[in-house]
Amino acid sequence: MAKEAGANNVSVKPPPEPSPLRKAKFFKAKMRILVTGGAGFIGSHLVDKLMENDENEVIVVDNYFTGSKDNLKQWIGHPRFELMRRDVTQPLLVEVDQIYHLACPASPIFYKYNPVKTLKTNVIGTLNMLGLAKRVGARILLTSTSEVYGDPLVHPQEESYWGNVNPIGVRSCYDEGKRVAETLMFDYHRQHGVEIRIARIFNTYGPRMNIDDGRVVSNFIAQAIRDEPLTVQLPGTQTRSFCYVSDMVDGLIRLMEGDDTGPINIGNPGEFTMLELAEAVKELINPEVQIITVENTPDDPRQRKPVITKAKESLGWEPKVKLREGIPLMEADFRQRLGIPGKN
Ligand SMILES: NC(=O)c1ccc[n+]([C@@H]2O[C@H](COP(=O)([O-])OP(=O)(O)OC[C@H]3O[C@@H](n4cnc5c(N)ncnc54)[C@H](O)[C@@H]3O)[C@@H](O)[C@H]2O)c1
Ligand SMILES: O=C(O)[C@H]1O[C@H](OP(=O)(O)OP(=O)(O)OC[C@H]2O[C@@H](n3ccc(=O)[nH]c3=O)[C@H](O)[C@@H]2O)[C@H](O)[C@@H](O)[C@@H]1O
Repeated sequence: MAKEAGANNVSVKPPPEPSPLRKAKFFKAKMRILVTGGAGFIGSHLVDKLMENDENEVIVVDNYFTGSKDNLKQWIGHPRFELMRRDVTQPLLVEVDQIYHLACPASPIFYKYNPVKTLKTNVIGTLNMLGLAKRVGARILLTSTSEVYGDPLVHPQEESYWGNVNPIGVRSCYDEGKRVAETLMFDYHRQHGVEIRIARIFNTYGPRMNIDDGRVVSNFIAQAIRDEPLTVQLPGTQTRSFCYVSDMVDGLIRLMEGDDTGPINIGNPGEFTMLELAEAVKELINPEVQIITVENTPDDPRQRKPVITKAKESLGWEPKVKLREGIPLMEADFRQRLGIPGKN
């Protein structure tokens, strides 16, 4: 039956039915799930959660640009798990029911390293994953970002805000790349009836972040443990809202399983200046450590805080872990990986 799709009123065929194998009586795995970028920070925590369910098979696709096999070592060899070294800018043929599309470098240092590649990953990579979703009838979730709001002129940010993004700046490869990825998602939804979900993720932190990732929480925690000065980039009054990774994974799975296409903000509304964050890390990890100010990079957003009413109402989701609870959990992981035990 033809289906009305979205604002353009395009008549489209419904997506194909999932493979008959899914409905077979003695086939145990009910859901085959692709996680692109699954060897990265959020992706590997998501894989852990998905693998807890015996009815899920999980396929990870990653090019290891910022991710690592080490993050998935607990699953390598497991009969319900498969790891593929692939780049999402190349077409992919796999038979899956759901796609969590995370592949994209997330730390500004890494996404600015090869900006053209970052754009290709966001545009061609998302196009390829949407083509796959269309062919096999899979539901696809994109991990978009609060950076689609740019340097926001509206505070806090709700999903209806269109943002304030510099289209030609050094962050644009990521910000505009994700904005195009969101556009592609909605056009495949309206034009081809693909089932889409869009999460706008706000700054997420936790164990397994790269120690040299360059993002602020990982920098401050590694610096405090190594007894090196905490580098607050000027002016230090810029704000961010930090979400612990287990809360993030819970939100992403609820979004995938629910009925709302999004975009939905998923983040913790607790807002801190970078100076406040440095003070908290100093107090919790190393009260003797120095805090210094250093130059900032261009176009750094001055404020960022999510409105999460939609996530609460539509997904029944809100974050549980406060920043002061999450920092010690991350400290323990960083100390173990750095080989620097705590003093007590
Ligand atoms: N962590 C955050 O605060 C945050 C905030 C907003 C949005 N996000 C989004 O969430 C996703 C995951 O972020 P993360 O923090 O885990 O970052 P991450 O860098 O740890 O993970 C990204 C993963 O994608 C892989 N990858 C990159 N380019 C690829 C390509 N072309 N083909 C295949 N794999 C590729 C990397 O190797 C890595 O494993 C990203 O899409 C990011 O934009 C993260
Ligand atoms: O949540 C988001 O939507 C985005 O947030 C981050 O981007 P950003 O907030 O710039 O992340 P950081 O590099 O951690 O910077 C946060 C703030 O800390 C400051 N900072 C960073 C590093 C440092 O050593 N010191 C420091 O003060 C920066 O100037 C910035 O104001 C992520 O890296 C993006 O992938 C993600 O999409």
